[in-house]
Amino acid sequence: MTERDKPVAQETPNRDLRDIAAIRAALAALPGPSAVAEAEARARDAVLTKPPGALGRLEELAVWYAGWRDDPRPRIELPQVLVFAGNHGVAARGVSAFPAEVTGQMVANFRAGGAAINQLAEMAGARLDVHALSLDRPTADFTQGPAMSEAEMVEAFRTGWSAVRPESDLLVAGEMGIGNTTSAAAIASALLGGDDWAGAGTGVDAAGLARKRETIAAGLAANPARSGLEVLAALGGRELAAMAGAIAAARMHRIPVVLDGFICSAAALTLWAERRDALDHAVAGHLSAEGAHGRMLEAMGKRPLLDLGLRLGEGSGAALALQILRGAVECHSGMATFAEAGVSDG
Ligand SMILES: O=C(O)c1ccc[n+]([C@@H]2O[C@H](COP(=O)([O-])O)[C@@H](O)[C@H]2O)c1
Ligand SMILES: Cc1cc2nc[nH]c2cc1C
Repeated sequence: MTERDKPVAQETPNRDLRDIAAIRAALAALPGPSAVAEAEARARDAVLTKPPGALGRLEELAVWYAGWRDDPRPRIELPQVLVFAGNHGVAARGVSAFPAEVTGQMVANFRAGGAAINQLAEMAGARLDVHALSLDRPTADFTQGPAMSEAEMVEAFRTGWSAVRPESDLLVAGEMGIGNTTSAAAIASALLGGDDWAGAGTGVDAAGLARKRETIAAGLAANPARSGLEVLAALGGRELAAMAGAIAAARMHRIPVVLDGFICSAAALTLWAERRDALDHAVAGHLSAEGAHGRMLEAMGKRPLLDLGLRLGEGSGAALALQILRGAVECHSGMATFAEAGVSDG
């Protein structure tokens, strides 16, 4: 970051995030991109050795990244992948193809290096940090009342907020939580309306899908729709609240974010519902195979970078998309200009 264009916003320490009102105040104080760095990056893009626009969407991605980093010629050198894990009360309602124990078992697998995200993070040269959030204390069954109290949601949000390393230059937010596509679909329904947000998740059969739909309908009836953060507490899970906290904290540190699939996007949606520009520092990494993901991204005005039929979570699609973004930034910052290379500019 250069001295000429330091963010004016104050950083909010974790200890100040006492309740939803304090989180809201922190969201209101988040910085925007640097218009100066953006303009300088756009000017540089115009003189690079390529026909104007020939790098397509990579060009806008590079300018966007430059603006958020406040650096017209940035690099992606210290990417961070965060995986948050949580257990869900609604998992006991038969809404997943897998038992709830798999959440903890997969955390052990992440720590041993055996999951897909371990391979993809390593390939991307990214640091991977795994946070298991009170796995022995699943959230409450949201068909009976809120999944989390305000205090529980805030605690998880703060964990995510503090998990972001300020020196990172890109963040991938990922998750693991059996039952969490039910939670994500319920959040989408509460914030965007409609009752068609449930999908196959880990691969439920028709009966499982029917149970999922019933669970979501009962959850909405038991938890009248409110603001984004209130919906996050009522229908979310600890890993979703932590992802929301991490996505918000990344912006405080001017770290651009690559969103992952359906659950990560639902966590992001709760911030978007609080503040329509809350995700301006985030790009959608991929389009999940979970059927309703596209509609959720459209509602937030996000166009995914990849469409590979992934439905894994763990930050996997976002870690792959990180490489596309890095391609954009490397071309932008590494290429010669027409003058430098002695190439005629037409
Ligand atoms: O990221 C996605 O779009 C995605 C789509 C379907 C399933 N998942 C993963 O599968 C788990 C949730 O699925 P389920 O069926 O238990 O609700 C959770 O651990 C997610 O990471 C993830
Ligand atoms: C095995 C397994 C791995 C996962 N990774 C993210 N969600 C998952 C769900 C299951 C079931």
